[in-house]
Amino acid sequence: MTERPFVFINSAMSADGKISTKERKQVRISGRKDFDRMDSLRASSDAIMVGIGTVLADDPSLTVKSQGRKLERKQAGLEENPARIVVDSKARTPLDADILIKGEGMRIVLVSRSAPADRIEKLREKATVVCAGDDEVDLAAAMGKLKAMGMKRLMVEGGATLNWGMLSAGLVDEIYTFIGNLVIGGRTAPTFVDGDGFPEKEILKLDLLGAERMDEGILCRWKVLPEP
Ligand SMILES: NC(=O)C1=CN([C@@H]2O[C@H](COP(=O)(O)OP(=O)(O)OC[C@H]3O[C@@H](n4cnc5c(N)ncnc54)[C@H](OP(=O)(O)O)[C@@H]3O)[C@@H](O)[C@H]2O)C=CC1
Ligand SMILES: Nc1nc(O)c(N)c(N[C@@H]2O[C@H](COP(=O)(O)O)[C@@H](O)[C@H]2O)n1
Repeated sequence: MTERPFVFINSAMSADGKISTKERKQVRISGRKDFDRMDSLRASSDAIMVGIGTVLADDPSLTVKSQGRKLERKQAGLEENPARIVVDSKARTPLDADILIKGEGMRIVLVSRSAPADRIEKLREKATVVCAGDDEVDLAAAMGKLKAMGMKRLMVEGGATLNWGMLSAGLVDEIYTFIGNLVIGGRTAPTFVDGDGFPEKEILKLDLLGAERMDEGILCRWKVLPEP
């Protein structure tokens, strides 16, 4: 088996399991404490990864927000922000995306061999481009490459399709789900995990490591159990 980083997903969902609206518009689901917990997880990671769908919908910066945590990273000889990674088969990441321009730290765009050469060339001016897979990013191969680059602890921040890609490939160790006090609704609104879904016999099982009331919702921490 290829070596890979320790991988965890962090996601905020409504009480009905949605992570944004039917228009894929970002919603504030977490409260102050949960955003701070997320920031602490970011600061403790070597890299933070999102799908291109999230970059195009939300334009996140994925930076560490707390000055104290940024300072602690600096004092430990690290850059203020962990490496920020976009899973982007066709190299569609906009050159002015916040992830590429805000804050210090390494940027990595994971592309596939189907990405146009001119787009790769442009992205190379702002990020390290790593290729894995033919039509879409081969996530298992990508994890091996990230490990070889020194990434030991990887935080995945969605969205729904990338969460499916990582979970269905057996590449996730733990999951944090914050469930907020909202009902978003809508059959087209993304849920925590979309994609094709597991056949009944292969449904993924989790072990509940902890649960606590936070803000106006609940935070659960899960361990992903290996397939029987
Ligand atoms: N509440 C929360 O915690 C969060 C909510 N969100 C929400 O999620 C939504 C975005 O989710 P979604 O649209 O599903 O997009 P994603 O961010 O999950 O990105 C999915 C895209 O990644 C690319 N990709 C490349 N290779 C793979 C692979 N092997 N497996 C999976 N994906 C791959 C594909 O695009 P391509 O083929 O072009 O490479 C795919 O369409 C937004 O509405 C955002 O607001 C996002 C993050 C957190
Ligand atoms: N944990 C969490 N709670 C929410 O309520 C959210 N809407 C999100 N969204 C994620 O945060 C990203 C924004 O990051 P920056 O502030 O730009 O650093 C967004 O893209 C989602 O990944 N998360």
